[in-house]
Amino acid sequence: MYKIKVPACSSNLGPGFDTLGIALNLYLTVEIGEETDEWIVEHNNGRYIPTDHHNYIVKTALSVAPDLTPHHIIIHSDIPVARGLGSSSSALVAGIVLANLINKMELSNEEILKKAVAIEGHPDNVAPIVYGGLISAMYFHKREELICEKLPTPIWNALAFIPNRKLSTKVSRNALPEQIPFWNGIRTNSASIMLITALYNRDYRTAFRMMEMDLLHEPFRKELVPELDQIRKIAHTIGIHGTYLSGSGPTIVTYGTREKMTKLQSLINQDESFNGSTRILQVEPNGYSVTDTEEDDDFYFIKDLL
Ligand SMILES: Nc1ncnc2c1ncn2[C@@H]1O[C@H](COP(=O)(O)OP(=O)(O)O)[C@@H](O)[C@H]1O
Ligand SMILES: N[C@@H](CCOP(=O)(O)O)C(=O)O
Repeated sequence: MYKIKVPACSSNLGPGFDTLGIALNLYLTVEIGEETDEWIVEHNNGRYIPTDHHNYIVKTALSVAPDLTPHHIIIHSDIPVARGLGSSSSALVAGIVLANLINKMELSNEEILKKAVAIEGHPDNVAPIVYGGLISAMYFHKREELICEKLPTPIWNALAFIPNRKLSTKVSRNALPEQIPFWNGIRTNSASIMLITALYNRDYRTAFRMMEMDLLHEPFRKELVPELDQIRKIAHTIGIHGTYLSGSGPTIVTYGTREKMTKLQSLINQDESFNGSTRILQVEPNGYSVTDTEEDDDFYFIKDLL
């Protein structure tokens, strides 16, 4: 029996809209059970996620391999749904890997990623799920070309504030404007270049400041997630920078040392105006993995291939 394990992803990191993403240590797992007449999906994601062939993971697998034999699969996910932590991307990658395994398609990671991006549309939250760590990725739809670069994996702690409400990526993208002022484009462009340069130089002080300088998407999504400014403000009072809207929200992520994240966590937890939960997370350096549970040994583990 095989088990697929896929990490969560937090994308954008402020000005890296639709380009930058980082894998975090929350996971979705899919255990592949016996062959069945119809797809049977057991999961812990609540009653709105289908338990048959309508399940997104199965639908994705069937879109990659339409002749796939139905199986009994057991899904367990710690990645909250529609919160901006890449639950749909993790399900998408899991679905492609499921098809790859059952039909022995021998898809490479690059092929898995390309298929995922062609379905998902933006590469920033699928590339880290395939390769792990911090990734910068760009996709040219017309010629189906994908460019992907792995940055040095930072050893940060992350504090995630996860609101008790969902925000679908579609709704959050609908809040974005058709155009933005030219100077706001320049400011965001400068911030994203500075962010990448600082990440390479491991100048995290500068990198964290740059994460708060986006003018492309956050200003338009703030109305949907007022907690972004509130958490930034609280973090600044204790000298913490590096807070941004995770993916399309509503989760808010801040980076720093464990000590600082614990301090910020207790301030947020004490504040009764926040309706949500906090989690301290770490960066996951590896992408998805597949284990043969009968052998209880990794037979196929994806390392940094970039
Ligand atoms: N474990 C899962 N199994 C099946 N479908 C899932 C799972 N997790 C997420 N999804 C699908 O992804 C949708 C949420 O996607 P999206 O709005 O992009 O939010 P997120 O930011 O969490 O990716 C869900 O409504 C569901 O259709
Ligand atoms: N770059 C996208 C990322 C969406 O990520 P998700 O985890 O919210 O699905 C965006 O900002 O819309």
